[in-house]
Amino acid sequence: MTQQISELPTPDDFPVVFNQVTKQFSETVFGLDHVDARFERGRTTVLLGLSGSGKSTMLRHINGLHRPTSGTVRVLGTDVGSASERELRDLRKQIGFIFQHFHLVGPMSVLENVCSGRLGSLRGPRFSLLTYPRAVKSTAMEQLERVGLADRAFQRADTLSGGQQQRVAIARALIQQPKILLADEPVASLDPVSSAQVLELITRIAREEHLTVICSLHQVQTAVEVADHIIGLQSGRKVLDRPGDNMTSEDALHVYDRVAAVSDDEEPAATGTASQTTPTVANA
Ligand SMILES: Nc1ncnc2c1ncn2[C@@H]1O[C@H](COP(=O)(O)OP(=O)(O)OP(=O)(O)O)[C@@H](O)[C@H]1O
Repeated sequence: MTQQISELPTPDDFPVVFNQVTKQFSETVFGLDHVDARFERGRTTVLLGLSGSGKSTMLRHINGLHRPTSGTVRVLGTDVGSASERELRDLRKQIGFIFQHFHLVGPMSVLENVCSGRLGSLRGPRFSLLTYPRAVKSTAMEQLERVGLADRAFQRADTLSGGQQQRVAIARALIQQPKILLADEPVASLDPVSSAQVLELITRIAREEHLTVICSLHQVQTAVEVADHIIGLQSGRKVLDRPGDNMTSEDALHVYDRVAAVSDDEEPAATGTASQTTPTVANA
């Protein structure tokens, strides 16, 4: 083997690779602008940036909801730009997604919500918990144990707290046995204690399962604490790309520098709220 070949990133080492990716939504609106990025297996990468900087656009390229205008996005070896709809469907089966608002079915039991993560691989509709195969229910219980909610399995999902609901959503994503876990502001609706629990859970599972986790956040201090790697975006351009080790929140706040420079007269955001879209240094 030549040295050159062994140095190429393989889908096994780097399941997600962006190469000069531009996403143009209109003549003047760029979601992403010539972005290069690699996401390593078993590690948690946090995307930072102001509202509108391109974090969700980046996540949506990874599960094939967007295709690049130019450049390439390779996910688990699939070129998202040229993949057929069927290839994208197969790809999505290997990608779990966690949302800010959990997206659980409130009146359904916690266990049934977790089982529903397997719907993509089962034939036909499921009308109740009884119609899921026993093996699926037992795997769902294992996942609930893992997120510390086995004792809530038969409770309605909408009777749980926000942090508990997000842990159910994580169990639902894990039952898919994904290789990649995408999380779009997964703690934006949670209090600081629940946020820390949810992020600790996600990063621990990433290491245990060798999952590639890509997570957008607005809380800078939290990002620095949990991330193995941080990518910062500003108006669709990548302005930061470095390991989280030894990184301070001041380092990470440079992601917002240019914006701060044009709004020097304005009061800086002091603390975070559930729905904020500006950066905060939580717990600082
Ligand atoms: N479907 C779309 N059509 C047109 N413009 C879009 C579309 N999706 C995103 N954009 C634009 O692309 C840019 C990046 O948006 P994106 O949603 O990726 O930002 P974000 O960093 O995820 O923001 P937030 O933190 O608020 O979720 C914004 O200017 C946005 O208005």
